[in-house]
Amino acid sequence: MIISDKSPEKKRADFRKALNSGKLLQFPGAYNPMVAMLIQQTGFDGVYVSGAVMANSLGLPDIGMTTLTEVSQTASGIARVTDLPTIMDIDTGFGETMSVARTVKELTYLGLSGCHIEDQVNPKRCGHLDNKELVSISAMVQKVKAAADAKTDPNFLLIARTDARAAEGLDAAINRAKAYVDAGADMIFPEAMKDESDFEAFRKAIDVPLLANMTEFGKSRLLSKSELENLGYNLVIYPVTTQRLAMKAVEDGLNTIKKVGTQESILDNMQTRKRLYEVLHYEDYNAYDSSLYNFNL
Ligand SMILES: C[C@](O)(C(=O)O)[C@H](CC(=O)O)C(=O)O
Ligand SMILES: [Mg+2]
Repeated sequence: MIISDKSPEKKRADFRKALNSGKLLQFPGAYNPMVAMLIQQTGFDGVYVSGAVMANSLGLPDIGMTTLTEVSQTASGIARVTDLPTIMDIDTGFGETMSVARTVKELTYLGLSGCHIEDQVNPKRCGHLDNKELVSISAMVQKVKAAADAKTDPNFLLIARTDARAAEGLDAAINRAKAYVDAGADMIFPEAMKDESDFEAFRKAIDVPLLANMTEFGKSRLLSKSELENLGYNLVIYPVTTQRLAMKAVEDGLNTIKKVGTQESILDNMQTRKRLYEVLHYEDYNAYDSSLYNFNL
């Protein structure tokens, strides 16, 4: 109730164990804390907090305009309601090396279990768009090293993302990933893979765990859990999925009310009051409140 009883240290330690199990971990994106509760109740392994979704929720495109204060508040609000590990997108790190170090320290303190940092220049773009520009390998290596050195919990998972596939080709992307591992990255996120052979090439070349991004309407085909498992991937994110589902339902619903004048015909598309209260454990709050009220010295 209220916040998870599980400490951030324990969440991170259990996350590391799960990663070492060899099983593919599935992390859907949560656009708010209640979605994180649903993700846990549905039986997923962890929660992802997307940079795109946090920007979109503020009415902004995903071009690096959000601040560390905004996203760390949002992500920690999500992380604290679930027993699952929460990993988040820190775009290009919210500044240069020293600021990247600060970002990692703040997120660890706020209860996150890991984050990914990418090698694009700021302003950045969605990884699945064309014409991305990258910083030099050495500039990104410095950021990764700063992030690794800033860890206050060795189990905080530092994920380095490379956006180099489109701009520089597969071999260059793999070379960058290797340099990021040498600089202290615990996991690699190869962004915008063209096909399965790209995913495979990364798996062959890289010794640390790998993250697959199954975002819709992007450059990569939507691979299933078993396909990704067979490719040897360790974690998959569905970053924007819950936001896309909700936004379509919201837009359709608004159109119906505007056209028909009542929401009667779309009640089946809605979470009922009963279901809402179940998700939030409303009954437990009633019980807690009456136990406090009835407490006698
Ligand atoms: C993973 C990602 O960085 C995100 O912010 O969620 C995006 C997702 C998207 O825009 O579909 C990305 O792949 O760049
Ligand atoms: Mg992003």
